[in-house]
Amino acid sequence: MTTLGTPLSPHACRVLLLGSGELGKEVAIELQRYGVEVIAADRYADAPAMQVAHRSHVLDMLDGQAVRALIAAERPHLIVPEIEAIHTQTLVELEREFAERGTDTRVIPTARAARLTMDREGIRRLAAETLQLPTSPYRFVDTVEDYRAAVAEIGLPCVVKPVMSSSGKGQSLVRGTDDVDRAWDYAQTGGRAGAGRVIVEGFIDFDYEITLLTVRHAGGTTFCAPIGHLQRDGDYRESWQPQPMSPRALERAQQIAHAITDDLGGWGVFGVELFVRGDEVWFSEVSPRPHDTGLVTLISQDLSEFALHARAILGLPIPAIREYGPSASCAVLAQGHGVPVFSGVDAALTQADTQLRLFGKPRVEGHRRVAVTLALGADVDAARERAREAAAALTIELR
Ligand SMILES: Nc1ncnc2c1ncn2[C@@H]1O[C@H](COP(=O)(O)OP(=O)(O)OP(=O)(O)O)[C@@H](O)[C@H]1O
Ligand SMILES: NCC(=O)N[C@@H]1O[C@H](COP(=O)([O-])[O-])[C@@H](O)[C@H]1O
Ligand SMILES: [Mg+2]
Repeated sequence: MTTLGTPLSPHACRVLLLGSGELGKEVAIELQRYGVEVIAADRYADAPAMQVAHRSHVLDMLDGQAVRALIAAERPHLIVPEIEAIHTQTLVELEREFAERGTDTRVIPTARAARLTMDREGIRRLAAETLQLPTSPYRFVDTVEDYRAAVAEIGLPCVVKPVMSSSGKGQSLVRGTDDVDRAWDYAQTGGRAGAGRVIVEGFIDFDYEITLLTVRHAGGTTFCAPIGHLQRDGDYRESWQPQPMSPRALERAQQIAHAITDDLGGWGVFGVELFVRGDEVWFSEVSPRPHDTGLVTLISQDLSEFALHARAILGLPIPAIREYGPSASCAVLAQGHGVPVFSGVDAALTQADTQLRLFGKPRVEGHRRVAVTLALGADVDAARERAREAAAALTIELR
């Protein structure tokens, strides 16, 4: 690896972010603190991470040739996927070529991890079939006929999702027979990569769900305290830390997280999503990168998940993670069309121990997460309430 501290020089450590949203923005800021040369890429201009990077590129990241050309031009030391929707087969090929040529470029955490998690089928088959981890029952289908048969087999209620999607895009909860065809149509139109294969999952009636942030770094594997979260329409609205858990459930959650992240390998933060009922734990999915529900760590820990990702991928030590106490985050969504214009930022910050991030997304078409509020509290409920109040104090006009 090259040296840290002198970007824009022949000695620079160059990191290419493939995806430049709000999560990548915080990773870019953390990398900047080590004097890393940060190059941000996404499908549109002025994405959040681009605004804090040394330079940026706009490209279709599902186009393998475009991804290959970008990497050839920038010659990054680390390639850091920030979203799922990337031509990950190209990353797999490039990783092999780098190894053959002895080039010291690495894909974070590994190209295989990026490939398996870009598609719900890859990661689900690995978790359920290879590693034998408990998951919801599931079927993958390509046609509406097979889909209807799968729904009949799995039973109602069930959850329907495009294999390539995130933040709940294209996802439906099918409660009754009236919802079946609508869920298929939405899965075909609402995903992040167009129509195609769909997963039908049995509905898990969990008590609560968590993200277990798991950091693989030079010194081993470290877990953050479990993050509880609330999702609506498959998209996160609130998260809090720590989520109270029984010792058995926590132990089980850590075992599952260890198994899946050890198999995926490499260095970096993983967001392991789990459903919990009593002492029972199910694996749902994993992000081989910081997780949106982990935004709460911007206030709850001395090293946020973004700081941890930066340290881990650079091969730096993580001797301890200090927790500041019960904390919460509340996602701020804008609805409509136009350029977001914020007011009430002062009102949102009147309470002590409250923070805010405005992502700087250039436009909203439909609905889009544009900010997050963060709060500490005497307990998790108080922290959640304070974060919700801060979010309610914001007004977003779309011009
Ligand atoms: N089988 C299931 N049973 C019960 N709830 C589910 C199931 N699958 C998904 N959900 C609910 O929907 C949420 C989103 O699902 P999932 O994580 O698979 O979607 P996603 O689009 O990948 O979201 P993200 O990218 O934000 O992680 C889950 O966190 C959970 O609340
Ligand atoms: N659940 C995954 C997630 O939260 N990803 C985060 O959202 C961005 C896309 O936002 P956009 O859809 O507003 O462009 C991604 O770039 C990433 O930062
Ligand atoms: Mg998820």
